[in-house]
Amino acid sequence: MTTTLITNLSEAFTSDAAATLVTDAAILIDGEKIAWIGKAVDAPEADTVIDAGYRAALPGWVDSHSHLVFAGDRSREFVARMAGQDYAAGGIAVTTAATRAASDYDLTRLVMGRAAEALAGGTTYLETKTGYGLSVEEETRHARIASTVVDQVTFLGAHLVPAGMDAQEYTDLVCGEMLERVRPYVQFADVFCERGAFNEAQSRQVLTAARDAGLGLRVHGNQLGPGPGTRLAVEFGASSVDHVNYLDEQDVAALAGSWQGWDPATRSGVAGTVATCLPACDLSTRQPLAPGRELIDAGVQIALASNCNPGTSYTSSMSFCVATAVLQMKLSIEEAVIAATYGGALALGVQDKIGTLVVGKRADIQLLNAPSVAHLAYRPGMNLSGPVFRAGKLVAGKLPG
Ligand SMILES: N=CN[C@@H](CCC(=O)O)C(=O)O
Ligand SMILES: [Zn+2]
Repeated sequence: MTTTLITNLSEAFTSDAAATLVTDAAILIDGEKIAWIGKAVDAPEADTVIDAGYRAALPGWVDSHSHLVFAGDRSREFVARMAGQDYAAGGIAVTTAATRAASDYDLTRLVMGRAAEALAGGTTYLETKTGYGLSVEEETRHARIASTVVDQVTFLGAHLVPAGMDAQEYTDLVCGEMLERVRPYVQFADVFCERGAFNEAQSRQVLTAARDAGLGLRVHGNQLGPGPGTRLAVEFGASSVDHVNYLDEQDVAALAGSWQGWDPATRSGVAGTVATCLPACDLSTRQPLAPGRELIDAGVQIALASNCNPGTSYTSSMSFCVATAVLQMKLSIEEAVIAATYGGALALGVQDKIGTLVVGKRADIQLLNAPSVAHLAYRPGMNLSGPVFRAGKLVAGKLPG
């Protein structure tokens, strides 16, 4: 196996449980994995040495919530929203029509282009959802295409009831033939449990069918108003509930309760339901920001994700989400980076493999064109993305020098 030493790092933020920051650091990569991390002066010899030019290093972003399988444009809807119109789930139908019309080739290229943008921004592990097909053939096609590009695919047939179909008839289809056909391509299932989308009974039906099919579960919950989504997610032992903008005390207590068997100091025990906050979406829909600070203080593990999609959040910039979480949601820079790396990995169930700069983990490492991770929030909106390594290989950006 060849070894590579990345040295002359101003700092390496590990995202481990102690939020360890190694200054004047170096990282040794052996094949696909991190073999050593510590002070540069103590670094072991390596086959290849990369001088990082006093840049900061951190784990690649783990984006645990996106909707990249789409065609068409909804900028007019966005403009109308900025002029005062409310966001409504019905906009999904506009994207569904455009996406159904796209060929496999075009759709694959669109998804690949978006994944490449995310990678260039430091995202080294990416989940995406179906949900703009809304028929057996289209959902299956979108799941298949997504599975050729991203790391994990979530089935979101329960995104919107298509026009002309009865809600119960469609829910039965999602839970029956559609689930069976997408099953080979997906790891998780999700339901948009919200007014204008799927009600509690229908959401229960979807979660039950998906669980019986052996899929991991997630819920889009409490995005547009109070509702049962978060409590349902906890009840079903879902890996995450995403959005969480409108939580009451009982919702927060339910989420906190789900983490009672978890030891945050050792990051071991029984994982609960991760609350995934989507700050770019909250800004783009002018919803109140998810209460990330309160959730952390209540003992809930949170993730930050982009929710990149054409309706509510057309950005895959995890750096933007981190900056917003720090500047607006009152997270510390360390909490925000952990939520966007380890937190995402936890939501996707891959925290043993990725999300931290720890010996034995996959060498998914991003360098910033800045001397500290604090610059992510200190210089909001600036493109600080430097070289990106995935499984030990340079996959985006240029090496310094
Ligand atoms: N909330 C549901 N689904 C997406 C938006 C979908 C759309 O409007 O196209 C979201 O996560 O925000
Ligand atoms: Zn979403």
